Amino acid sequence: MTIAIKNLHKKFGKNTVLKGVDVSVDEGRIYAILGPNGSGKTTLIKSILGMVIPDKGSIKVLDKTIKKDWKYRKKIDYLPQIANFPPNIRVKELIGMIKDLRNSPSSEQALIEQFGLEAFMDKKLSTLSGGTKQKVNLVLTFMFDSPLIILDEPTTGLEPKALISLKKIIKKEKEQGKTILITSHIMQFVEEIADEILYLLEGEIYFKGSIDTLMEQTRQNTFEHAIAALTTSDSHA
Ligand SMILES: Nc1ncnc2c1ncn2[C@@H]1O[C@H](COP(=O)(O)OP(=O)(O)OP(=O)(O)O)[C@@H](O)[C@H]1O
Repeated sequence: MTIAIKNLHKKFGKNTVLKGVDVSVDEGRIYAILGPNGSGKTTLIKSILGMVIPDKGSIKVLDKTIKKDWKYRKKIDYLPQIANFPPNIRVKELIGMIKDLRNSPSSEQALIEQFGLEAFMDKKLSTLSGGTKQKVNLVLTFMFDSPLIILDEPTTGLEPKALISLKKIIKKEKEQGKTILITSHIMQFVEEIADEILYLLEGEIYFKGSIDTLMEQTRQNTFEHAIAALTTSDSHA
């Protein structure tokens, strides 16, 4: 098991976000973490990354309890929802800086070409469009070779060609045995890429299973409607 989460609780002030999340994630599969806005998807991801400290519960990543050992973080490639880098830095400097910080083997050239970023390497980040910044962030995420990849809204701002490249890259990583967690509000993307859905609602995992199972259980014709039905149905799937 790549990730095992037991009875995870997290509150921000009076706002209880996670109320006993129990979930496990197996190696070599693609999981989509879904749920309404504010349901705690990013909070769950950040708890796995050690960026949010839970109030209660346990998290194991690659068979180790993360509380005792921060070194596990090096085994995760993470694409944040909003990346904040210094605006004056140039793309190639940023890539170099992240390589130095991680101090792990990396291969960025093929990714730079795949996303058509060659002409932007000497540009300052502040001059890039939103979509181009996202492509740079994707290069920073995929240039390392970690067993676990976590992508928070990876499709944000991407044009169709880049979206196709992203899907290809994710599928290739899966073929290499990587475990991938993704949050996305784009159901067509999720339907194409995910092996399994983890649906967060009211602080718990309300549904875990394949897209086919979800469609059967909700008796809906499309995946988008099945997801929407989960939020409004009153019986636990
Ligand atoms: N650092 C924080 N301090 C206070 N409240 C927070 C913090 N981080 C998250 N929250 C709150 O926790 C709740 C869950 O937020 P989270 O970002 O995890 O949701 P999400 O499911 O990822 O949402 P979205 O789909 O909108 O991206 C929200 O009500 C949010 O306001």
